[in-house]
Amino acid sequence: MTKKIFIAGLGLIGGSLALAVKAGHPKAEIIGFDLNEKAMKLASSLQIIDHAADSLAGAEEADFIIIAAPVESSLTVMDELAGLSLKEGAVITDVGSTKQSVVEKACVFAGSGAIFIGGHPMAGSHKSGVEASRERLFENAFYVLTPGPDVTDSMLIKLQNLLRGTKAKFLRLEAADHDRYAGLISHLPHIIASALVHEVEEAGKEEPLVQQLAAGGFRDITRIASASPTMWRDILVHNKETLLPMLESWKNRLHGIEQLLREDDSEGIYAFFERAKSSRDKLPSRQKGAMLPFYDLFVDIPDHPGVISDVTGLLAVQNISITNIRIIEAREGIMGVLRLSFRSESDLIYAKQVLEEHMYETYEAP
Ligand SMILES: NC(=O)c1ccc[n+]([C@@H]2O[C@H](COP(=O)([O-])OP(=O)(O)OC[C@H]3O[C@@H](n4cnc5c(N)ncnc54)[C@H](O)[C@@H]3O)[C@@H](O)[C@H]2O)c1
Ligand SMILES: O=C(O)C(=O)C[C@]1(C(=O)O)C=C[C@@H](O)C=C1
Repeated sequence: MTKKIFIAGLGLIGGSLALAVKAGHPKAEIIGFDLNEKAMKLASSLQIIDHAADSLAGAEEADFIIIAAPVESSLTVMDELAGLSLKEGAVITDVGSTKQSVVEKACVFAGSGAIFIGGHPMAGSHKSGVEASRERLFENAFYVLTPGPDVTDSMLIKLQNLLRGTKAKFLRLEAADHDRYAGLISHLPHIIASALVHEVEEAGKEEPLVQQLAAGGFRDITRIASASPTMWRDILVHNKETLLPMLESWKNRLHGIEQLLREDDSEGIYAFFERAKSSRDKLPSRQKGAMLPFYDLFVDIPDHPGVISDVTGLLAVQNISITNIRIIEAREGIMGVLRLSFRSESDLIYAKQVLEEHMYETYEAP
């Protein structure tokens, strides 16, 4: 029998999940709903969903319901769904970046015959909207599930089976643990990246050249600041208790480096960077998601015209897609470095082989 999947919220994550679910279950019928009509029309015309629903009531016929809106709106959607006659045994999940308040809200489904399992696919992008959706967005990423005590193993397996097309790695966590971990490796960095952009913007008012000079390092560390302010407002509001002590600890860390500098403690400054480098270098480099969203390959390129089109052309002939490309260093007369990002490890390995066969020197991220 054809399973019906209802997705509320057709943005980057709702759209990407729709594509991944379809890849894993080509016969599934995907029904989409979004408050924003433009998003719904786009999802239909891009064939990301099979049908658009007029309202959340479309969820009444669904076997699975995926809520993919910003966290605050997801809570509203949960309240509204609880007022409908959902199918007996329907599995409801969300994708919110915080889990505690969502899991607490799940009590609205008590006695409804439907079951709620919190979820968070830990991969994404600074882009938002259905047009940025990608079937393979979650490949190899961690997909956290936070089932409550009423969720049986077979219900959990049912949901994991629905989501198998994501090719993600499922990880079961308590909601509070999830929020602490995500606070540290995702939410705090997001605040810092955005604050850094403010810092440079302020300075740029006096010295406009500053922003124009903003290059590699600044762009790398602040890419995420281009993400949706609505989504991030909700994340901060719903992870406030975790984030406040983290911000305090962060201020102390900045104070620590400030002291080292004041005291001209060059050994201490070296140790500060040495410890960071050694820890950063040990991060799993092939792991997608919270830590490293891309498979990166670095290519040494000589400084002569046409070299970039040669590299991209060699890969295009072999049908290898590049998801991102950046010239990291290119000065007249010296070798440059090209950073190529791929969707998957297999693409990266194949690209490396192709380029090395054509005498390019390549190396992977440490
Ligand atoms: N962007 C990421 O990197 C990422 C990664 C993992 C999880 N998440 C989580 O996924 C959720 C969605 O994020 P996104 O990046 O897809 O955002 P998005 O802005 O691309 O899409 C959100 C969509 O939800 C719709 N929406 C809002 N309120 C709604 C409602 N009441 N009913 C129906 N639709 C509604 C919006 O119109 C929009 O189209 C958020 O909770 C976010 O925390 C995001
Ligand atoms: O890669 C990015 O652009 C992201 O910010 C993705 C990211 C993250 O912090 O890793 C952002 C929030 C989501 O909850 C999950 C993933």
